[in-house]
Order: sequence, then C-alpha cells, then structure tokens
Amino acid sequence: MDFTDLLPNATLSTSALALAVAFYVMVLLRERKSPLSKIPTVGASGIITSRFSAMKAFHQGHAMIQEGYEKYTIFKIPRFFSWMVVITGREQLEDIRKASDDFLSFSAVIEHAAQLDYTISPKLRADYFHINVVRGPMTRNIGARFPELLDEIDKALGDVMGSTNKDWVSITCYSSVAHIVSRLSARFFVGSELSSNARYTKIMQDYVEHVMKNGVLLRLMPNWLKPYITSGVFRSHARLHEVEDFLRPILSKRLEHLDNNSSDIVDGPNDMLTWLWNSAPEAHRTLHDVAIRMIFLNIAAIHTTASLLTHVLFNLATYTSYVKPLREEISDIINKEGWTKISMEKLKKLDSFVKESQRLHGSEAATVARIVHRDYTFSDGTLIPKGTHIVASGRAINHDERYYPNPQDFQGFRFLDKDPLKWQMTAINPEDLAFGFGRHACPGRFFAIAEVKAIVARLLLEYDIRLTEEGAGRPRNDWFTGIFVSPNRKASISLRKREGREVTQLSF
Ligand code: HEM
Repeated sequence: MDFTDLLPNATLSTSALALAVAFYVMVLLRERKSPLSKIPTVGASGIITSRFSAMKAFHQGHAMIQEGYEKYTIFKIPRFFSWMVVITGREQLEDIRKASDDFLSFSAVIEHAAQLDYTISPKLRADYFHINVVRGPMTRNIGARFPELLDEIDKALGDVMGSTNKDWVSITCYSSVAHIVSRLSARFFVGSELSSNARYTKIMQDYVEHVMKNGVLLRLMPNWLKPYITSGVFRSHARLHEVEDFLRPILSKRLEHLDNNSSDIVDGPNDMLTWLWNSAPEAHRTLHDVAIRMIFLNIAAIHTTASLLTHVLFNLATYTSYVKPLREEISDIINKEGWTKISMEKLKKLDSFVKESQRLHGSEAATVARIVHRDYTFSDGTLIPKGTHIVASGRAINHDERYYPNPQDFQGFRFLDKDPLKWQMTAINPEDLAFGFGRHACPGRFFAIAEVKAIVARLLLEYDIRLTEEGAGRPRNDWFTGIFVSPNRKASISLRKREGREVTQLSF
C-alpha cells in the first residue's frame, strides 16, 4: 500500500481531533466563566472526569452529599447532564422559603424529573388548582371522613391477612402496605366503589413506578421521539384512558346534580372527585382534567406514605420493646376518646416513633428540590445561574449530632418531651425536611400522618409483629439513582392475630 493512500483518512482524523479539542476548550471556558465554578465540588470537576463522578453519584449520591455536608455550607455534585447544588444550612433554607416561584420553581422539578407532559398529560401544568384542594377541602375533611378510613383499614388488612387468623402470617411488607394505602386513597378520593376494585387500586399504585422509571428514560430522549415512546412503549395513554373509564360513570352520575348558576356539583359525596370538580376553573371542568389530577395526587400520596409505613413496621418488628408502651398508649386514648382524628393526634408516643423512623431510615438525601428559573443570589452572595438544580441535604441534617444526639441510634421516644410546635410529625422545621420547607411544604402531611397512625394503631391492637427472618436484623434500605431512599421492597414481616396459631405466606 502506498503511504499517501492514508492521507485523506489522516486529514479526517486530524480534523475530528481538532474539532474535539475546540469543543473541549469551548466547554472549559464556559464552565470556568459559570458562577457555579466558584462553588466547591464533591467528586471531580473536570469536563471529562466529572462524568466519572456523575456515574459514582448515580449509585452513591447520598454518600457524596454526606461528604459535602461535613466540609462545606454549599457545594455541588455532578449529575449526568447538569450540576446539582446542595445547600446545608438554615439561612439558605430561609432564602428558599422567601423566594418566589418565578425564581425557584418546585413544579419544574417534578415536571422535569417525571416528564409529566408525557407520562401523564401536558394539561396538568396548565393550572395547579389541585394543590389548593389538598390544602383546603381535603385537609379540612379528614376528621369528618375518619370513620370511613377506619372501615377501609379493616377491609384492606383483611385483604392482606386473608382468611387465616391463626399463628404467624408472613407478608411482603412494602407491597402489602402499598396495597393498604392505595385502598385508603381510593376510598378518601372517590369512595368504596373504587377502593374495593383491585384493578383500580393497582393502576394507581403502579403509576409511581411509571412516572419515576419511565420519566428517567424519557429524559434521555429527544423531544420528537418522546410522544411515540410514551404512548407505544410506556402505555401512558392507555393507562390514562383506563382511569378515565373508571371515573366516567361516577362523575356522570354526580353531574346530574349540578347547581344551575355555578355548575358546581351539589349534594355530591364529600370527596376528592367532588372537590376537584368544584374547585376547577370553568375551562378545566372535564373528565380528563379531573382524571390527570386524581392520578397526580395518588402519585404524591401512595408511595410516600407506603414507604414511611414500611419503615415504621420494620422498626416495630425490630425494636420490639416499644410495642408494649405503644399499645398501652393507644388503648388508653381509644378507651377514653374513641377512634377519631383527634385521638390520633393525642398519640404522642406513636407520633415520636413514626417521626424517628422517618428521621433515621426514611429521610431523603436530597429534599426541597428547586430549579432556578431566573439567576438567583443567596443572602451570603452565592450566585446560582438559571437552569441549575438546587436541593437541601435532608438526610445529612437528620443525622447531624448537633440536632440529634447519637444520631445513628434508633430512639423511638426521642421527640416525646420536645416542643410539639417544632417536633411533632406535622411540624415544618429547618432541622427536619421530611415534608419539605417553605411555600411548597407537603400539604398532604396531615392526611398521611392520620392515616399512618390509624393503620399502626389498628394493627398493634389486633396483631403481634416480628421480622420474618428474625436473626437477620432490620432489612437494609435501597437507593434509587443514588439519592432516593426506599425501604427494602422484598423484605417480609410476620403478623399474628393476638390469639391463635397457624402459618401462611401471603404477598401482593
Ligand atoms: C409520608 C408521606 C408523605 C411525604 C414524606 C411527603 C413529602 C413531600 C415532600 C418532601 C414534598 C415537597 C416539599 C418541598 O419541596 O418543599 C411534598 C409535596 C407535596 N405533597 Fe407530599 N408527602 C407525603 C404524603 C402526601 C399525601 C398523602 C399527599 C396527598 C395528596 C401529598 C401531596 C403533596 C402535594 C400536592 C405536594 C406538592 C405541593 C406544592 O407543589 O406546593 N403528599 N410532599
């Protein structure tokens, strides 16, 4: 072969190399100029090396956030396509609390992370009136509808335990609990017709997986491809139509009783379907609008509550010495006051036990997530450019010795004698970010906590509890994309009706 044959190829390779170098220099200059370059990095910060750190963060993001928390007040970690800026302190949280949505947006985080335009519907973000429904009528009606929740708990526990009520029954904890919570949401949101429908509760239960997992994959695709993949492969439209088919006949019946002047549903059942319809601006009074909001609220409600409840049950089964004092408190209050929302609020030991479970095991590595819509400057002068993801180091704060002595110990009654305004489950507090902070702090927390306490109280009075694999210790948590914590989904607990014996394995 003549050496000159290689020349065109060599010229091509040299041009490609020159282009790559030019691109590298351009990115380098842009990154150097970015205000983010002034913020310390955990992991590598080079253009190429930070990609390796991003890979590490995908598995170990929680450990990197812990490392940054111990060294800095503000830092960044690399994610695959962007930097994640992590704040650690009370002052920065106060800044976030004061900042308007024009600067720091929470809804943009959810829309982006879960690709809601594709996984549910672009109409969802046209109006967020459903958030006010949770803050208003939903929260106001917990007490009035508490007897129905109790009825649903008993039915759902019956599903999980089957007809056997003798000796230890082993249940896969997370899936069983998700089934119970999904039934309760369906009952409170639409009524017993759908809470007893296993297909409906399963669709709602599976929606979280759909938006979280498929949302991650959609983020990697170009926009033109997303509609085809979401519809053809991820079945987004089919799922939505199924929910609409469930809601259509129920809504139609309610629409037979419209107020002539306002087109509000009058005399309808006091539930989410009615509240959503009556709160919707005229342009959003459609089956589609109600269905997509029902789905969104189920996504917000089911996995979060089921995860907390699973942590609580793992802890009851692990730290069994708490069972007796908790049972005594529950019996005492229920005997005096009966089963009401108010009596749940009086269960102070249970409140502390649930909160400690959330603190030690359930807290997310990154909470209070916001996307910067307009360049934003924290009060210490740190400038964060538009488009950046900001989070707070929730888990590291929850495991900080300064706020929680012996933070790695499980102390079920840690919060019992502390100021309830700051330390009861429903309180929002910069030293515990489990329900977020500021204007977007979780509005569903009052419902979630009443629900968790009622399920645990009912369960403790009726059943004994233990780990199925007694010698193995508390089941280890799992991590999703390095920063989202989940209780072990496969682990079992065993329950025994408080009289009788016989062994069965049940799973949902
Ligand atoms: C243990 C259960 C729950 C946990 C741990 C939890 C946690 C959270 C967190 C961390 C946020 C973000 C707050 C922020 O970034 O500042 C949030 C927001 C939200 N949660 Fe919950 N949540 C739970 C249960 C529920 C329930 C039962 C509902 C009822 C529908 C609900 C509805 C919402 C809604 C609508 C938002 C968005 C608020 C907004 O955009 O302003 N959550 N939740």
